[in-house]
Amino acid sequence: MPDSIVLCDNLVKIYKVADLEVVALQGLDLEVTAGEVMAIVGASGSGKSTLLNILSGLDIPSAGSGIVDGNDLTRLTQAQRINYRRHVVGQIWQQSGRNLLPELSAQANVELPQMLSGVGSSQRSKRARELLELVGLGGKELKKPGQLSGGEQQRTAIAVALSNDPRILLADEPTGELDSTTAGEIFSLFRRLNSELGLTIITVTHDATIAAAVDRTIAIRDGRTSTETVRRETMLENVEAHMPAASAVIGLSSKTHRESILIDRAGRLQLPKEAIETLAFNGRAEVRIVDDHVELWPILDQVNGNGSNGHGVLSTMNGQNGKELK
Ligand SMILES: Nc1ncnc2c1ncn2[C@@H]1O[C@H](COP(=O)(O)OP(=O)(O)OP(=O)(O)O)[C@@H](O)[C@H]1O
Repeated sequence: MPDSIVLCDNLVKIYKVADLEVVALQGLDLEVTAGEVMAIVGASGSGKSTLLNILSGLDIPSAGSGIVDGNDLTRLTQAQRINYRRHVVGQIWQQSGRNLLPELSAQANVELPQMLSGVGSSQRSKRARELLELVGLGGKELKKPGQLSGGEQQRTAIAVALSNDPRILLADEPTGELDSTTAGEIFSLFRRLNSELGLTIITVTHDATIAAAVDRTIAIRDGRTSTETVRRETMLENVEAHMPAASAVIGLSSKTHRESILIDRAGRLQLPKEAIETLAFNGRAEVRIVDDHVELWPILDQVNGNGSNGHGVLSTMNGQNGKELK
């Protein structure tokens, strides 16, 4: 993949609680291209926040490797880690109380990370005003978080996260406490920041419709990457149906309908739930190796005689970018 900004290989995170060991990540692989907007989904406890906290430099991997924008996350010194957290990544959380200091105005909140980085007063004040304008909060600089709506608080948090001009924005359930319209507006802001600033955005979300609005979705299961989905037409239709306003601002296009899944070293792959349901795979599949690709066919009962149906084929292609499911 050209110009990858995040490269995690076999990432492991083990938390020790008293005598117990909790394996939060067990060999996770992830590659993110600079300028991508991607979502991480997965059941509660699957390791999403752990991954984000490692990428943000808050947590240190127990094993494996993690390189972000040339920084080796396993080897940063304390001083390098502080510098990394200030200048390479910006982070926002679901709860605005974790993002903003309630006693400070929006302007002062956005100035704070710059102040800690030693930026002079007039320069940081100018940048804070520009950032608040960029996120749509021009005129609300002096409001304190309690005087702003939930969506406005998250916009302020985004401005705070961008204060020191990071290359990557990491967002952990940024819309979890917002209604769907406001959530759509936050994602349209993500899209705008991505296209205007070239910002790479990695967001954890539970919301399937939101996940469909990004370039790529990675599903984590039991601390490992299980499936990977590139934006598809059906998912876009879903967003358009449920969030028409949001999809209009996000500027969704229906051009990409590619889906790729991961194949582990032993050759095991996990089909998307949708494919299993649509093509009625009942626990078994017929595999046909045809020249440069592999076809998977549902095995029907013997009534049809030939053992396969002609309703659709799911094939793994050996294309330019490696194996793809189409
Ligand atoms: N600081 C910690 N100490 C001990 N165990 C932890 C710690 N942080 C996470 N874990 C455990 O690691 C596993 C993964 O947790 P994580 O918070 O990354 O999952 P998640 O996918 O973000 O879940 P959720 O969607 O509920 O936020 C869980 O079993 C969790 O209990």
